[in-house]
Amino acid sequence: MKLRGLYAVTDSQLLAGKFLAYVEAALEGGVTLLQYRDKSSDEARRLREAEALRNLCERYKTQLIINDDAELAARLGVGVHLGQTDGPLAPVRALLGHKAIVGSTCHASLELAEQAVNEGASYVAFGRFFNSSTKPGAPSANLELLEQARIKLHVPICAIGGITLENGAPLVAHGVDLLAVVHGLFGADSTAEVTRRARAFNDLLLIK
Ligand SMILES: Cc1ncc(COP(=O)(O)OP(=O)(O)O)c(N)n1
Ligand SMILES: Cc1ncsc1CCOP(=O)(O)O
Ligand SMILES: [Mg+2]
Repeated sequence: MKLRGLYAVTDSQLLAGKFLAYVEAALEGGVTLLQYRDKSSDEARRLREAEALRNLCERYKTQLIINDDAELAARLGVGVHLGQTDGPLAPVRALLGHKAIVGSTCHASLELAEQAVNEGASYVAFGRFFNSSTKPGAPSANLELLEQARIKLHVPICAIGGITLENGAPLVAHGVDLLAVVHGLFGADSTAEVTRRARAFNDLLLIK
């Protein structure tokens, strides 16, 4: 199955008090991948929230990805996203099996992306493309990189970092398959607005 569409990424601070309601609103609008991104070390809460997300994702036929934590992903039987400091990819691919989705952060580097593909990545993520209040210090990437990546790589390409409905179209035009979004999706005043934004992101990607 070709991965293409909106990649919703959760944020524990932004979604405090409205976590499941806002996630479900996004799923209602159409989400291809949902990433549980929680940087805390509260293992019990992380397990509880990840299980709740897995149940929601099953209902909406969305694939759940756990950020950083391959063991939690293995425990739940879902995918994982690993950054450059989150440990090597190959053993995680072996742990989760060949069908699992394993994503890799490649910042603005084609070399890192080629290495990730060789180690078994299902998709590669570049960014940040714009200013991000969620991760302001993330290294920046540009549109030219995407053109080279499209030629060289044969896995889905994900873009992340400050993506909104207003600035996402050029990324899609330059070959991005997955738009990974926190604020541009969940930084909304109501569940209805989250659903509207999810649908509009799918329109950008020409997904019905
Ligand atoms: C889809 C996607 N792309 C990039 C990242 C960033 O991963 P990482 O560099 O490990 O940073 P943290 O998110 O762990 O702070 C991501 N999570 N998802
Ligand atoms: C996790 C991550 N990695 C690079 S930018 C970023 C944050 C994305 O969040 P936002 O869509 O709010 O900029
Ligand atoms: Mg990480």
